[in-house]
Amino acid sequence: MLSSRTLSKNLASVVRQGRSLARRNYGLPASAIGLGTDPRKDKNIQLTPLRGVNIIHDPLLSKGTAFSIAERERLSIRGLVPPRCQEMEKQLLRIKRNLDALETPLAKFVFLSALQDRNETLFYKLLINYLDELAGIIYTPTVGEACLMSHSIYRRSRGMYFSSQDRGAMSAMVHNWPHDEVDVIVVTDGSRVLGLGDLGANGMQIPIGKLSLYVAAGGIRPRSVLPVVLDVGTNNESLLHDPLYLGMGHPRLDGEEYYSFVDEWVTAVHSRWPNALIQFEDFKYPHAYNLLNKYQDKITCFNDDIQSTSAITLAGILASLKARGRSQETLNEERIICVGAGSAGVGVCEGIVDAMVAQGRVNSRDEAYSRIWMLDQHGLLGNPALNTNDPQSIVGGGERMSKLDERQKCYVKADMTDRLSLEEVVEQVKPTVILGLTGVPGVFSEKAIRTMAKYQEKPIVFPLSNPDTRAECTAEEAFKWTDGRAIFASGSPFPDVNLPNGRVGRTNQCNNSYSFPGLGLGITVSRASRVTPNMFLETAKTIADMASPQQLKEGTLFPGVHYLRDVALAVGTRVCEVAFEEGVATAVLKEGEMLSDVVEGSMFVPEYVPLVHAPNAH
Ligand SMILES: NC(=O)C1=CN([C@@H]2O[C@H](COP(=O)(O)OP(=O)(O)OC[C@H]3O[C@@H](n4cnc5c(N)ncnc54)[C@H](OP(=O)(O)O)[C@@H]3O)[C@@H](O)[C@H]2O)C=CC1
Ligand SMILES: CC(=O)C(=O)O
Ligand SMILES: [Mg+2]
Repeated sequence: MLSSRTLSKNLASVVRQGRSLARRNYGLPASAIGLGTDPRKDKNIQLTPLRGVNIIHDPLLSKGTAFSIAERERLSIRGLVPPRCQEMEKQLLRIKRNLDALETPLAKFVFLSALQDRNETLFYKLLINYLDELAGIIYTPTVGEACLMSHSIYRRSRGMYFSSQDRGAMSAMVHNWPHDEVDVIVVTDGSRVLGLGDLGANGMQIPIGKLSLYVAAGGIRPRSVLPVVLDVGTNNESLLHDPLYLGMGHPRLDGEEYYSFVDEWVTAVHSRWPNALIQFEDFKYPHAYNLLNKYQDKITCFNDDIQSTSAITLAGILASLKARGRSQETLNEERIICVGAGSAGVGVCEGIVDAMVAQGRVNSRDEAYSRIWMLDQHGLLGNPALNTNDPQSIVGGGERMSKLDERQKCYVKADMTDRLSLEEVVEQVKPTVILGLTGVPGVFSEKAIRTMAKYQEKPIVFPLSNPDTRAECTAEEAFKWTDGRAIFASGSPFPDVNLPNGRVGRTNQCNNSYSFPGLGLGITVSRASRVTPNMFLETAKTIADMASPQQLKEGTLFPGVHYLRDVALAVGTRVCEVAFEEGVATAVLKEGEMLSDVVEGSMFVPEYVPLVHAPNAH
């Protein structure tokens, strides 16, 4: 049993420890934690059954030009690579120069994918070294463009596809994957890719990008991640008619057919990798919620858009309270407008409600719901019976109400007219916070934001939709319309804004990339059997406390993207603690082992290790 003494709660020290990671070599794989030392997993060497060109062409083993002379001899690759051994620093120099010479983000994306397919160690070294510059290429916003173009830029397969033609075969297919150890699976059905809609099998770039961050920031090992697309067809007409499209050319399965398809897949992966964490990603509403409800108590899984988005958004609001000189305990006094009533909007608001309830300053869950005003594409979720001047609207509103599900109905305001426009709601509610989770650019109108700024000294403006072309407003607009007073966070990165008064309007990226890598790290290291609501709440609280008072004063809410690895270590440690506290951890810690050390020690660090040929290794 883990004693509370061994649980490090000092986040500052966790962050400091994170910085020391760069000095480390490979850590123990997470699966070996507490299970004794496995000689096959000596962190100083890597055994491989491969030799010759098979090593050179294996992205997990290849070192390109960096194989030592002794290794070339041992592995039968003498003469198969240029004669000079070049260490990683030189390789990085060459790669970075080539990358910098490329003009468009998409060209950089293709270049980086090719590097990942050749040499993952070098890819991750580059990614970690230049995380703030490259996250925007392998992740949002450029990954959005890559999804749109995926069938045109396709070079080589990565991950696994399970399609409608694979029904009945999935339990056999999972054994086609070459690795026995899989720690994290990110799966999408491509039905709502960022704010770009249904992109079918093109959505594969999303799990790949998420898992690249799992490795670079969360320290999960590259060989134990698995990106997956469930190709149940697409309703995207232009893809259906595109001869280059690589997915199934039929409309989406739905209803019982859809759910039994997903069930076959879940059963298959769970039977091969029972401990793997499954992250559901970019599933359309209400499938996203239905799948989460179906599986969250059965396997180790969570929905990124619903739950980890909620963690980072709550972190942003809590940090903004501090930035406004208020206690985080006053969350219940906020007035929050959420534009968007889908997976992310409802998920984020549920997280806020959970936090208000946990703080104990509301008398009921209903009181917490009353602090949040939600809009969908028709406007406010209000009371159709109050639309007295417009009988049409009463009927339409009634229809809409009947389509809302139980989760959405919690936010309906009985005392306000249904379908009020955003501008009207802002005028009536005088919100402190406005969240955008619609995937629709321009939804935060100038009038709405200016009205909000009339009543708030520091309006909290979070256009969270991705990619940047789908943001509800730009950073420049937010600062312009609030005379530079906004505290701004967006889903995709926006540059800081130079204000007319000479000050700088600081932008923040409020994206689940701040939460899921650490969640995955903590869940993996603790071998948590379930993902619990508290893990998300604690993730939010951990991140909310990471910015310094000076940063908060300037409007910075989170450490920059460059520090995603430090954030993941702090979150991972806390999530691991929660797993032990709540009794869902199945890993066994050795007596006296510090949890933060175990978490840090498990994190993958991209360095070349000597390769040794061993015919029976796997
Ligand atoms: N920053 C982050 O970390 C994350 C950001 N997101 C972003 O959130 C966005 C939404 O995702 P998700 O919730 O899954 O998508 P959904 O499709 O489930 O929900 C979209 C919601 O937006 C509403 N909407 C559409 N147009 C308008 C409009 N003009 N005015 C008001 N509401 C509108 C829809 O209303 P209706 O139901 O009436 O159609 C629906 O309720 C995406 O762009 C995604 O990139 C998602 C996850 C994480
Ligand atoms: C960030 C993310 O998960 C999304 O936009 O869907
Ligand atoms: Mg997503």
